[in-house]
Amino acid sequence: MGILERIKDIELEMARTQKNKATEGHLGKLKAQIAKLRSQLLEAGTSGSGGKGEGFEVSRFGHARVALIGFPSVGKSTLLTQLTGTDSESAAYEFTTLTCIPGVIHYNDAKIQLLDLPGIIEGASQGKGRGRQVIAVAKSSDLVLMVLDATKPHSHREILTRELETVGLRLNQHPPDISLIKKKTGGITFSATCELTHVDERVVYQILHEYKIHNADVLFRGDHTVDELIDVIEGNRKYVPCLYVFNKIDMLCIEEVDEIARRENTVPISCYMELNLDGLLARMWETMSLVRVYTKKRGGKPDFDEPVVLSADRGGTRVENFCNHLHRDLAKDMMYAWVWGASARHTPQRCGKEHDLHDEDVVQVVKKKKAAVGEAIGRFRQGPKDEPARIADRVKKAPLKT
Ligand SMILES: Nc1nc2c(ncn2[C@@H]2O[C@H](COP(=O)(O)OP(=O)(O)OP(=O)(O)O)[C@@H](O)[C@H]2O)c(=O)[nH]1
Ligand SMILES: [K+]
Ligand SMILES: [Mg+2]
Repeated sequence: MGILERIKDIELEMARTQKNKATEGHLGKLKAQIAKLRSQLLEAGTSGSGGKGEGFEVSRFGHARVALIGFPSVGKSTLLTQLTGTDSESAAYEFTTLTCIPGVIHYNDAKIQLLDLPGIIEGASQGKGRGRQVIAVAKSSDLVLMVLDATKPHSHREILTRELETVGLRLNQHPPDISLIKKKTGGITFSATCELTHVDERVVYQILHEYKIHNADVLFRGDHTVDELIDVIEGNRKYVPCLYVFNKIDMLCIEEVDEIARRENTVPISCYMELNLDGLLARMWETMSLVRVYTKKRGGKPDFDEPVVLSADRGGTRVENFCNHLHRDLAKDMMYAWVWGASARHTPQRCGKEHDLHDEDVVQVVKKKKAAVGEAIGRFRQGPKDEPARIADRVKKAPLKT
């Protein structure tokens, strides 16, 4: 009998068993059996033959991607179902979810892809369970929601953070401001623009030596650590913002919830009682700093239905990035843009490609040809002596001139 069938059998037996004091032990044993079988299944997924990580090849969708990471049975699937309406199986035993299940959150006119994932355990980074695959998905995300069970030891947060760190994922950290320029000759030059309290020149040399780097210019622009230097040398680290979501606060007293709510980057919620789910969405939105830009055609009203969504981390928020979202050639064809909104000094402001857009700005792109025609017509209006034939001629030539 296959593992899945054995799990199904045990589930059936659980369903048949009445829940009371006398059967508690028996039910517990059955749950443990399921959990063990499910971990076996997970192990097989990574080490066994043909373990390609079924379901993990979920393609990107929407304006941003958010991954749910956490120990088993903290309520990741329950949360996905609540926030997206996509049904992801949730149950009282561990490793209910075995693959990556995508859902979509519609928020502030943007579409955010939310990914439910199998629970990860200590040792995940060493390949336990589907840990590596799960962490790979986390690395591809714009935001990690680390879901924690508020009734369990809060040290789980640190254990999980360590697992993610081991494989190069840095949560709520900025890339270190260290510049490392490798050279062919000249030895190592080391300098810093501030006082260093964690490393000294000797340590830096030793680390570089370890990596067989003998010629390089190293500049510390911040008081960084050895680990951060190693991150820069390795070069494959991923820096992702993270919110710590403490679920099941319905099981806590108000003082405990209050204490959790005060911590940095932390959001207490209850899926059962639908507590603070709106607050969570607002924090997610804030943390991702997405910028919605509405398009406007000449003489028309802005299109407030479908914004172009830009992100400072992915692509950038300049007018040029906005153009690239609309059409491949638009940035090239653009003469200037009219911008209404928070980023404009006066409205509308005439801006170039470098202008940085803010959330909820409205942009009208004026193309080179159109601008030339407009100018020609303007000149025609000013100078009544101009003959129509000459205007037509000028319009024809105009695109070449600009
Ligand atoms: N008390 C309480 N229980 C909850 C809450 N949310 C989820 N649960 C319960 O927690 C258990 C686990 O929920 P799941 O959604 O399956 O958890 P998961 O993190 O997806 O678990 P795996 O897929 O096994 O990793 C289920 O019995 C849920 O009913 C909550 O807000 N409060
Ligand atoms: K579960
Ligand atoms: Mg689940």
